[in-house]
Amino acid sequence: MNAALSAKGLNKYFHEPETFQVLKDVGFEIKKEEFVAIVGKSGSGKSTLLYLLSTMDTDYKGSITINGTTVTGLSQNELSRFRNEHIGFVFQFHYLLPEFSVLDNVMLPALKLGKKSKEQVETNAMELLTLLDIKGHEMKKASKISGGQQQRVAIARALINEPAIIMGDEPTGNLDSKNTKVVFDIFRQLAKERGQTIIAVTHDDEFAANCDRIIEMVDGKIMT
Ligand SMILES: Nc1ncnc2c1ncn2[C@@H]1O[C@H](COP(=O)(O)OP(=O)(O)OP(=O)(O)O)[C@@H](O)[C@H]1O
Repeated sequence: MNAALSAKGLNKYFHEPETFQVLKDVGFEIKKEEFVAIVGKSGSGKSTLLYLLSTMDTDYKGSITINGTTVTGLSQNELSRFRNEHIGFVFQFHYLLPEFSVLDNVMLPALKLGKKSKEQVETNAMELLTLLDIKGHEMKKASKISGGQQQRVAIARALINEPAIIMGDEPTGNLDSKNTKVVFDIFRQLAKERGQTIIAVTHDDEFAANCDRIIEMVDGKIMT
């Protein structure tokens, strides 16, 4: 089994203000360690697709298998645990807890999962902060570091449970070109050295062009 993620026959409708089909028979496979960009015009369905793939939206037809587990049909509790263990999220706006320290923000998902001792989690968090070049800022409040640093903290937080897949919705959308390159290089390194699979929705053509593969959406369909 080589696929990190497999989507089959995904169809999704929105019913407000009137019924329309936002995803039309979307299917593809993403291999382990692949770094994939999802691109397409505004309104083509990229974020909707990512919500399905990330198991946050369960209202669709079709099936999604991640790391050998078919997540379609799992209960909300099962999905919540699955997400915490297998998927790391990086968004355009990082959603760090501003009043908490950088270190606490990174440690939280692992403490929630409860698989490792607090000491072990702290050691792992510090390793990630070192990898992402934020060491020295760990005791600062998350609101007191720069935007590029905050995005790197968000990546550290996404990595703390060693997810097999990292999903990003415009992960560099809020960054200047220098920090975009930093984040891109981190993703590239994670795929190559840690065997993690990266799926990122992006409007950044250069970012997409440097990924292993581009999945293009047009009007709710995948272009092949
Ligand atoms: N909750 C919702 N209810 C109804 N329609 C929605 C809802 N969410 C999104 N849509 C519509 O579905 C279509 C696809 O939206 P989506 O956010 O997936 O596009 P996108 O490709 O990510 O766009 P962008 O690049 O602008 O973020 C759009 O026409 C949007 O207006």
